[in-house]
Amino acid sequence: MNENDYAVRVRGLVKRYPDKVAVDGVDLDIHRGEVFALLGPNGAGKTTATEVLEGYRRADEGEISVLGVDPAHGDRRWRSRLGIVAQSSRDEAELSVAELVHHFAGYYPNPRDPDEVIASVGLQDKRKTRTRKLSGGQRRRLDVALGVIGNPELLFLDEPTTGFDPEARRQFWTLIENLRTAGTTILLTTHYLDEAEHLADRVGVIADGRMVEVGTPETLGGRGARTARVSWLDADGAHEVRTDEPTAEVARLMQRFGGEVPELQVRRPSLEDVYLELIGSVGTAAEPAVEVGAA
Ligand SMILES: Nc1ncnc2c1ncn2[C@@H]1O[C@H](COP(=O)(O)OP(=O)(O)OP(=O)(O)O)[C@@H](O)[C@H]1O
Repeated sequence: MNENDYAVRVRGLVKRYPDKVAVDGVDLDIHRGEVFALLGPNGAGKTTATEVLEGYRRADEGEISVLGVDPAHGDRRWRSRLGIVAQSSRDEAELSVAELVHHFAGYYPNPRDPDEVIASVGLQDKRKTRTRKLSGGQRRRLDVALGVIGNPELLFLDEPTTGFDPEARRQFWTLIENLRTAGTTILLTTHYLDEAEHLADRVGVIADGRMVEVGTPETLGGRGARTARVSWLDADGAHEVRTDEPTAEVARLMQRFGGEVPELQVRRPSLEDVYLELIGSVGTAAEPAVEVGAA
């Protein structure tokens, strides 16, 4: 890969606040066209790191390149290539949705069609509604619309679906998939593990200012290679075994039951199990193997 294959390259990023090292030596590569999800508990340093990449905060240490530019020296043209959906929204309460989106389109050299963008976030019925009358979830959708209106090469989404109902979240996922198909690079921070799993090519787990691990949602924390749990029901009740050969276990059960195995399930650790383990929480898939009931 050469430098142009990366939307973001970070080496040794440190950001200190007066009483806190918020980001403590983070390395990060995001490839062009990739959806990268940053996961981590409250206060881990995700927003601070993102704000440095966006050029809103200066790093204390580190080498940072965003679309080939050091954000500390990013000019207006560079900024117009970014889309930003921050955690707190802007306040232009007296404008309607359509007015605001059209207004923002005017800031960019190559904007997307405002009406298409409004429809893509599911706000077409609210085009004429003043923004102060939107619900929290609708306001958040408007934030997303304003983040993508400039047709960004790199889109930052900081907890974009907080407050969305399940249908709106699905609709948002489709929007992100379409942007990805169109070649947009996306850095997403989220607390929803299912969202990261659904959308991200790779995830990075950050805790206490440090990058703990980077991997695909399928393989993070050795997830793909982990022991599976096979569970079923028989006359004695529920049973579960942990095994590295779940297929053989299922074949054995099928033979024993002469066909259909009641309540059969095969599970591997979820992304949430692995995530909680990585950030040092308790009660995860790493518990010692236990056989619940004999087969
Ligand atoms: N402006 C600030 N001044 C001082 N300390 C700050 C400031 N902003 C953040 N911090 C501290 O830096 C640390 C990292 O905060 P940050 O907002 O980057 O975390 P986060 O991972 O985005 O958290 P969340 O998931 O809650 O959004 C926290 O301890 C926070 O209290």
